[in-house]
Amino acid sequence: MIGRGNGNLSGKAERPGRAVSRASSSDDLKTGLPNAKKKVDTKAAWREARKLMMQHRRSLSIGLVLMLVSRLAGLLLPASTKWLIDDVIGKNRHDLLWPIAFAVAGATVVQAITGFALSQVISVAAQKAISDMRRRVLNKVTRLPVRFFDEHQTGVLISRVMSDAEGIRNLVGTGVVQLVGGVFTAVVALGVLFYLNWVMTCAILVLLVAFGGGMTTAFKKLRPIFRERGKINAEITGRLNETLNGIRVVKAYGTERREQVVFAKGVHRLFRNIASSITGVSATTSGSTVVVGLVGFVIFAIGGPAVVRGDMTLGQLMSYTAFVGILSAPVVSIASIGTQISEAIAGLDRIREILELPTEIDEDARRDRLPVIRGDIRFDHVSFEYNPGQPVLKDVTFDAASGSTTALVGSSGSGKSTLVSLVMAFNRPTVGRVLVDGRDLDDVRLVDYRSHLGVVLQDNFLFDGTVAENIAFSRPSAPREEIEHVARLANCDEFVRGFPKGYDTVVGERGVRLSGGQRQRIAIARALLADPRILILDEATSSLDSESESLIQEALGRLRGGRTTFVIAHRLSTIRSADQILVLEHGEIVERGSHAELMALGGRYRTLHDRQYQWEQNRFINPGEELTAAEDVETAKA
Ligand SMILES: Nc1ncnc2c1ncn2[C@@H]1O[C@H](COP(=O)(O)OP(=O)(O)OP(=O)(O)O)[C@@H](O)[C@H]1O
Repeated sequence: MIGRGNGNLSGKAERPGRAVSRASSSDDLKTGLPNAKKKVDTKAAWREARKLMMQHRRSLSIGLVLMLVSRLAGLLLPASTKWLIDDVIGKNRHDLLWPIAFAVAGATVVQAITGFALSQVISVAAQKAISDMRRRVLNKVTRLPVRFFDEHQTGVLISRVMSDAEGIRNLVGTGVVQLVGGVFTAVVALGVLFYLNWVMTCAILVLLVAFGGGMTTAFKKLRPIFRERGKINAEITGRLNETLNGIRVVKAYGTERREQVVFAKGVHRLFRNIASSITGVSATTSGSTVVVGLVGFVIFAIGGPAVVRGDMTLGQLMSYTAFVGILSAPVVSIASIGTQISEAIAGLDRIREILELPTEIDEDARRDRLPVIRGDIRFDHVSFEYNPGQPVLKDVTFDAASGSTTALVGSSGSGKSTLVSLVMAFNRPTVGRVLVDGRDLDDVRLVDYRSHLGVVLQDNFLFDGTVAENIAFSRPSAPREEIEHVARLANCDEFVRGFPKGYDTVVGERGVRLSGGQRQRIAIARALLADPRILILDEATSSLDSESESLIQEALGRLRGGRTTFVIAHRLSTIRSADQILVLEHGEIVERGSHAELMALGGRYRTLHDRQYQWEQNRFINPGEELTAAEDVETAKA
């Protein structure tokens, strides 16, 4: 992905304007989340959860049936206690002993089988749901506008896709089924308990209702902690991702220690968060133990005298005790399952925030198709602001005819990259229109328009694959001959063949195993293969040795041929051959024309040119880059 949010891996100095927009502004971990301070929107999250459950209703229904059979089978053992004591032992009905024993054994086998089948069905469904959700979130994320990536840490987004999606396991998986199963068992057990002794059961019910109230309060308190945990996790991952990506810069400035401290602070926050939730979770678990104890006390206090009075048989009391055991197990597990479900809901809420964001192509449906273009671009009184009230481009109007080259020059921060981002439809004009072949870019499908774009930037992003895969990135189905053909045109072929594995050489993350010049030529080959109508070039400011320089210029010359090209220009050769030069200052076009015209005009362009060309033969250094240039001169003198 091409965007400013990508950290500089190369370890080389960044251009000043870019450094500003890329640098993370503080040492503190940033949220990078939409509505980070908001509380969990349980209602909306439940809506999502219900949608998920509906999608997986088949496996959930099978799971529930299996669960009910399993639980019913589990009730036979406590029920049989009464018959064993009152009938087999009390009334000497020895003929009933074996049938009861076999029934209990059979029920246990049924319980084991249904339990096994249950986890098979439900766990597979849960994993499927996780994969689906991950896919859904990523599909959404990749369709979000470039602006979104400028504002959010990569790691935070990774965490949304991977960790938060994992949590939904508890909603479509064992969590929710166990919860339902637990409630079912509890209700049946309660019915039996009422039948056996309603007074004692009323007392127990009071205890359980009080416990239920306590649990609700506890979960209300725990939910924000879980939400916060997801946030902290995402922030730590985000920062870690930046640190590791920028490891060369970290090492070059010796800031390892500072990074360690930032990380340590992050993990400590995570630790505090987990510790506080552990307190809450164990408090609820202990609470349930206390309730079970109190229930035992009630049985002693009310059940004992009832047997003595003859209101209950001994078998009934034993059965009652066993049913209370059956009741207490789900009550305890409801506590931990509730915690898991709370966590899942918090994760789902964070995912929902992303899923609800409008994507770039949401509006494509109402837009016109754009299968072929000539490539005429027109800026019609375009103004643009990143932040309200701070115009970055002001009333920019120009025409770039199909096949022509427009060179952009101007001070650092004058708006060159912003102008180009509007050509790529990464940003939309605040005022005015950008037209392609006379049609407003706002009215044509983005997907179609972007298929006509090609880019070669300073920081060309290569993926950790082979050279061939990187060239074919723009058209994965391209045959090898075509890949090699464009590689020859881009002057890559020779150095690629020099590698032992040729085109199958792995370039490393972001192409670290290649030199800057080699990366650039691969990017040119990639653009050639895409065969775009509109080309964006961001020429490198750093000087390459004259041989690679001329190889790159030659390759770029071939690439530009016949395409509408916008180039943030630093090479005199590019500027001279451009059809028009736009000189930008503070977001305004202050001069325009060909090199000869602008030189003759004797204005801003001439000043820039004369000031820099007295000592630089080839490079056009935009103001703000003088320091590097001056250093170059010093080096040259030395
Ligand atoms: N994502 C952004 N959010 C807010 N402001 C931005 C963003 N990107 C750039 N800017 C601001 O817009 C202005 C123009 O920046 P831009 O990158 O277009 O200039 P430039 O001419 O390309 O500079 P350079 O040659 O140094 O790259 C600068 O003041 C910059 O701080």
